[in-house]
Amino acid sequence: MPQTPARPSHDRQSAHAAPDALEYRVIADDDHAGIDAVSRAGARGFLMGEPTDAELSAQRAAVEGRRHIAVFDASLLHPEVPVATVGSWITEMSTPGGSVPMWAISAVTVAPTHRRRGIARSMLERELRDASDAGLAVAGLTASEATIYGRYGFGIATTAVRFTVDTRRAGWVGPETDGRIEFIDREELAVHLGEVHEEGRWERPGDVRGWSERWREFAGIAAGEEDGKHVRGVRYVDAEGQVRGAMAYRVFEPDSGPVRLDVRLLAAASREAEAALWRFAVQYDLVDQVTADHRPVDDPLPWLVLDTRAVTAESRDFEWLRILDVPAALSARAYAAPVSVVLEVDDRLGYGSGAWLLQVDASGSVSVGADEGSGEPRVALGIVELSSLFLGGVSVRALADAGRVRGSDVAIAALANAFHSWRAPQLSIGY
Ligand SMILES: CC(=O)SCCNC(=O)CCNC(=O)[C@H](O)C(C)(C)COP(=O)(O)OP(=O)(O)OC[C@H]1O[C@@H](n2cnc3c(N)ncnc32)[C@H](O)[C@@H]1OP(=O)(O)O
Repeated sequence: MPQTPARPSHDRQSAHAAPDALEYRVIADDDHAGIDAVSRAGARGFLMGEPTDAELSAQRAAVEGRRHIAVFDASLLHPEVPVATVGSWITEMSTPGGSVPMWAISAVTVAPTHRRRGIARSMLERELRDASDAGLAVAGLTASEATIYGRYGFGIATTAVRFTVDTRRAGWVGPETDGRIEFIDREELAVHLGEVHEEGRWERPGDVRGWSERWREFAGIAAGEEDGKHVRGVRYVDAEGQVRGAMAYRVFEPDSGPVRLDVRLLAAASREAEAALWRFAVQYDLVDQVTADHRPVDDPLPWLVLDTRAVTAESRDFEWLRILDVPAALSARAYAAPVSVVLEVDDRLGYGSGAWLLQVDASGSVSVGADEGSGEPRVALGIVELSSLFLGGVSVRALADAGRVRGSDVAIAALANAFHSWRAPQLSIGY
């Protein structure tokens, strides 16, 4: 039997009102009820349950200093609950040989009742406009789906590798280290993860500053962490007594099947610390399998063990970047080789469009500006592709073979040599 509609038809029509009938509001930092409403809408958007008071309070602390935009629909039964959210803040991201201020975008949600009517587009285009007006050269995000953000000019800039190690066959050929590993409690773990991350993140392009609540989540002591007591933590102290590494992990012992140790976060500020923590994990008694996610593509792990086939790796896009100011972004990194090339950039939203002369001399000095008929070799590409290449982890050659970067072989090779980063980019924490 057909169901009687729960609401009159004019309500259904109003649910399809145009985006400009909605109210876009910046929620002030001290508007606790507003921030909580954003958190509630965010939790709903990301398929989570209704947050508890403790979780809301922790979330307020976590997002302090960020900008929140919420979209309201006055025609609803609960007009105080946003139908869409987006958060943003300025952070600093490491680049090959440098760093760049970045407009980080997060918590993009649109209620299922209001999807596919252009709300996300209007929020994202506003974020990019505001970032550009604020003088930011790059915006970044981590994406829930890989098909959403290319249309706004974002390209994949870091790849996250998920390792699974069969510990029974792995063995060890890595270095002996002269520091020590010791257990720490979870409060100490949160502090050490933050400190070691901050020290170590400059080693690789792509990483960003963390925040206290993020470390507490990894350490299992964030509000709402039901299984937090199972999280364990260790730190690596080097021969000089300096803490150079910290690792949060959890062991699962199912009724049947392999006993598994999941590395929640391995933070290291030296290669000895990294190797020692890997060894600790893969040689853990009674554990059959170790997993670790968000590792870089050049992680030493497969080379630390005797049997490389004990390690399987799956990779996935992680950090997406969007260059807004081509000269400022390209000047904020070092290059691996001299190059003189004109980048003809196509940007549908206009920010990066133009012909840009990039010159890097033998001393590494960089100059980027509008090309004024230099006659240097030309390479044509979209802003998505340039943003993907920015951190030096995506192959220029692969993009050229895919028809997404166009130019002579000589120009492509010169660009590839210059852009390559000797450490693969890594974003170790989602944001
Ligand atoms: C950085 C982050 O926060 S990532 C998290 C993103 N959020 C989520 O995944 C939570 C669940 N999903 C949602 O909340 C929403 O579906 C969103 C935010 C992904 C999209 O919101 P909507 O308001 O429906 O998007 P909107 O109507 O503005 O669509 C804009 C464009 O994106 C496309 N699009 C929207 N959602 C998706 C999707 N999930 N996959 C692919 N394309 C999409 C639309 O087709 C449209 O394309 P077009 O303009 O080129 O024709």
